[in-house]
Amino acid sequence: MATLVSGKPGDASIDLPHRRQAGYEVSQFTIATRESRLALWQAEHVKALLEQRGHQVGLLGMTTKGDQILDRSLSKVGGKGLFVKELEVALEEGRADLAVHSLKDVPMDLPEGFALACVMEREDPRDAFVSNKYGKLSELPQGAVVGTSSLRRVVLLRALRPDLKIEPLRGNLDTRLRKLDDGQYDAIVLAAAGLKRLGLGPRIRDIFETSDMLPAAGQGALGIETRSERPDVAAALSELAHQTTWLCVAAERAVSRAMGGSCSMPLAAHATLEGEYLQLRAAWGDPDQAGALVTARGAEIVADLAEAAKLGEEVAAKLRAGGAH
Ligand SMILES: NCc1[nH]cc(CCC(=O)O)c1CC(=O)O
Repeated sequence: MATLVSGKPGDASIDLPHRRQAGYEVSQFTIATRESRLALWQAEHVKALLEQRGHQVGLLGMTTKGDQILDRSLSKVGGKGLFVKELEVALEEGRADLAVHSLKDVPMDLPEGFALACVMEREDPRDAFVSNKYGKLSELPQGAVVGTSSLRRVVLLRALRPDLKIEPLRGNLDTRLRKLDDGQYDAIVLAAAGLKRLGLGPRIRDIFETSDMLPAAGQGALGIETRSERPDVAAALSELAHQTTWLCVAAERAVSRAMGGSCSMPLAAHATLEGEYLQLRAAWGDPDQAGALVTARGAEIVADLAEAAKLGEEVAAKLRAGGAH
């Protein structure tokens, strides 16, 4: 028996009861996912990682309200939480066991009974400049039209280039790129992570330094949500977690939470681990006052998620002291 249970996960010759005895809990999971190309890529990515560990994994694709509402700015119709609600219903009804999200789109506080069970290693957290005519922001002529619907990108772009005409841009990545290709914009700004995941890296003409365009809390990281009463799922997911990313996003999300919790605020928060120190920078811009940016930073040696969140709260307090509201 001992030789059997020490086999590699995924080895079909090992039957499940032996693995359970050895602490090798192998299960069958269903992942609830949106059906955009990016969401499916992310769900397939997690599926493959779980399968490598011997689990059997299926996908449950669904269209969310956020996917259906393409004509209005999301911040006006209820925020990005619209992307996660239907997936949570599937978890609640037991039709799925986990939901994979872009962490940037996950509300700061999950509804009662749900937990963020895993944060995975972050892709490039930066924003990308995409254009068919210009190589970078500084090459854009006076008054050029730039597409984005993110309030954060609007206030940061205004601070860099007050002359630009910023126009709304909604839809999934393919839709946004098509609108650029149709000639509606001189350039658009998108998260580098999404483009790279979909093999669209060649569309990126320039990547903004975080000092110019501070990323959104959680940008580039994947978060996995489960029902809180599913320690079996959490245990299987613990192997996919990336501790440094988790510490960073805990600090970033704490800034957001302390500033009101909505993910459609004109707020940026970005943390990195520099040696022993968790370095956190945040920026807040008044959407009604062109160019008015409040920035704050902090650094601490943190031992756990709670200490990372405390750093986030301190930086949020500095933002507020500087006039952010
Ligand atoms: N709000 C949309 C969204 N949510 C997650 C990503 C992809 C990048 C990521 O994982 O942060 C994007 C696209 C974008 O902002 O350009």
